[in-house]
Amino acid sequence: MRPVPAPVPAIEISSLTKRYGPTVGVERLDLTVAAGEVFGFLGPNGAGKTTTLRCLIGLLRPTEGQVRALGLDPVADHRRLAPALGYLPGELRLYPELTGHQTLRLLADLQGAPTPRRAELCERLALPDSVLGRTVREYSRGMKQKLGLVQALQHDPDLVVLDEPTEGLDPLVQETFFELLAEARAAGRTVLLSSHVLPEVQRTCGRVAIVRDGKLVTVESVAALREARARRIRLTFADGLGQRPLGEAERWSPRWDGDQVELLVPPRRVVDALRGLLALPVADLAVEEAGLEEAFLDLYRQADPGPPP
Ligand SMILES: Nc1ncnc2c1ncn2[C@@H]1O[C@H](COP(=O)(O)OP(=O)(O)OP(=O)(O)O)[C@@H](O)[C@H]1O
Repeated sequence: MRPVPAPVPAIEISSLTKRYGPTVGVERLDLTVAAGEVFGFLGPNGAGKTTTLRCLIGLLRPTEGQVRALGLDPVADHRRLAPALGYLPGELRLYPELTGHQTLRLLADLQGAPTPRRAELCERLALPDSVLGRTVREYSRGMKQKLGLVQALQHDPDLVVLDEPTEGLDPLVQETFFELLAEARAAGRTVLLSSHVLPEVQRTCGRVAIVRDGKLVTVESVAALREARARRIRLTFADGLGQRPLGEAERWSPRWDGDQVELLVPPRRVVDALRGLLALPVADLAVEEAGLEEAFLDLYRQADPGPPP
């Protein structure tokens, strides 16, 4: 019998610390993900994403703190959790001498659940019998990744944990993957997805957590990040005089290119900025939202203590 996800949060991590000897993987990390969320987990290399995911699925035992997946302890209750959990590791290790079919069957045995979605997923991810009958040794990287996705979803789990899922997938397969995520969301499944690919997170996730140096920097909705992102003001001067002082607007680090200048201004300061700038002989003007990427990079930087004074 499957554990019932509601009303407990699908993921509940409190004060999680994982040390590898002297190395800190994550430190006092708190995170709650409600059932039905598609949640992004972002952070630079070595930030602690994989460590957190491995603690969540019971592959690693926390040094301190508590982790609950679907209300269960991932280590102590592993057998009860396995049928309701799908996991795609970042570095997928498969037995090279097994065929694709054999691999999926073996992993289903470990999941301890029937696999109602296997055939449909293989078809949608373009893994025909001619491929599944071959040994994994002969698979390309993308084929292995597709097999990884099939095994993570084949038993239609309530909680899906994906570590860099689109690595190695071609754009067509990525589209299929995004469709699968949208369907998972519509069906009320919970997805935790770690990624470096910001547009992917923007497209698929409702909320994101950003980690850095083993610590949680922020948890935000993607909509809030979008709203908070800077506006890019682009001005063109037509007098051929090039770079000139911009008065008050100098604070927004103008970047010059001939007679054109760009400034990144916080959303609530745009009107102020324009008031000063339009006193200058401006020939053309554009204001647009800066990319979400810039909003994320800002958050990465906020967490960076920078060089010592
Ligand atoms: N098995 C291990 N033994 C020792 N240190 C480890 C081990 N696994 C991870 N670490 C360390 O823990 C920290 C967090 O690593 P982790 O793999 O969780 O980061 P990540 O955010 O997943 O990084 P990436 O984006 O590069 O995959 C790093 O400093 C890493 O060196």
